[in-house]
Amino acid sequence: MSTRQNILVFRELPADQLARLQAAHSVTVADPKTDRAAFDAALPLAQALIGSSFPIDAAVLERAPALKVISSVSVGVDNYALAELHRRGILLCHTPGVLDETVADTVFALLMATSRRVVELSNLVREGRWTRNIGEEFFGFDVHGKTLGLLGFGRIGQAIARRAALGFGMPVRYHTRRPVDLAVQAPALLGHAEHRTLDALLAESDFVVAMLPLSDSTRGLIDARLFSRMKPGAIFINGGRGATVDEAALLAALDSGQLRAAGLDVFAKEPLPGESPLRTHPRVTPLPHIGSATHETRYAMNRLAVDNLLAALAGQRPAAVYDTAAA
Ligand SMILES: NC(=O)C1=CN([C@@H]2O[C@H](COP(=O)(O)OP(=O)(O)OC[C@H]3O[C@@H](n4cnc5c(N)ncnc54)[C@H](O)[C@@H]3O)[C@@H](O)[C@H]2O)C=CC1
Ligand SMILES: O=C(O)C(=O)CO
Repeated sequence: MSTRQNILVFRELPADQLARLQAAHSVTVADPKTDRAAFDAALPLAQALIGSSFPIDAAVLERAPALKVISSVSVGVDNYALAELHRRGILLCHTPGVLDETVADTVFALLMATSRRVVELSNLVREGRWTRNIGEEFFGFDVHGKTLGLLGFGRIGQAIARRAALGFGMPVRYHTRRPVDLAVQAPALLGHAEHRTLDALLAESDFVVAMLPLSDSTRGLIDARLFSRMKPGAIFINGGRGATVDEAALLAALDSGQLRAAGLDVFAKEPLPGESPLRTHPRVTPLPHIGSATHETRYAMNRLAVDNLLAALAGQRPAAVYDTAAA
């Protein structure tokens, strides 16, 4: 690619990272969620896009004939029309790795909050309802020593497994198509994590944690059948993508008592609609998709996304390219 390129920034970037782009290229900032007209106006000349949380679908690509590269400020790539990007030869970069530990912390916060009823009991204090010693009706469920089942044993899944196994003495079970060679890929988990078939994992786990990407193979994967296979009284946590879960089936599993509780950072529709029963269900701890939302990690994601984009525009191989051919 030649020297100054047209970059369309479709989500706010830290000022210093925006300045890095502006120093070398012509930059338009237009968030389609707040100024769709400006975004649409910039698309036809855009050679590069950087941002997140907005679907870059086939219709958007159709209006961006000059586009060569997209740099997503996210590790998940479900907002992008992957096959269409591949067909058009558009490079897709993302931000794996820099958010693993932070997202794993968030998932663990949900594990602790659901099992020890942290939000519910904190509200009891705040609302002046703590009038006597807490009795059995408010007791929780131990985390340490319990079995953790992971659906999604990639970068973030393994960071969750390390916390569980090494910090909380939890046996870890994971489900992947083929067992992972722990000695090579996750040596810290050797002797702590074991592969299981899906049904065996569900039957054995006190906590089932989903840390799956959203794809054709995972959309709606966690359905009524899977909830019915879980250990009665299990806790379900979703830190991956909302649409991997059938939310009606999740509610039914909570209401029947099959599930003790659920901790959810992600939902099929975000922001969670006001009328969703998941918003106020007494045994659901909902979070507003904050897995990676710390100052340090969001900054690292933005910096990596800008690094990726600048490398691509300089004709170099970016650090984190997503393989759209495999999609
Ligand atoms: N809540 C949040 O704020 C965040 C959510 N995420 C979500 O978490 C996802 C995972 O991120 P990483 O761990 O970095 O990805 P990764 O690519 O390292 O791991 C994903 C794992 O899921 C497995 N997988 C894919 N399809 C499967 C299926 N059908 N059955 C069983 N396993 C399957 C893959 O084999 C892989 O091990 C992201 O794609 C994103 O959607 C990521 C970051 C923050
Ligand atoms: O990176 C992602 O995929 C997220 O969901 C937010 O960090």
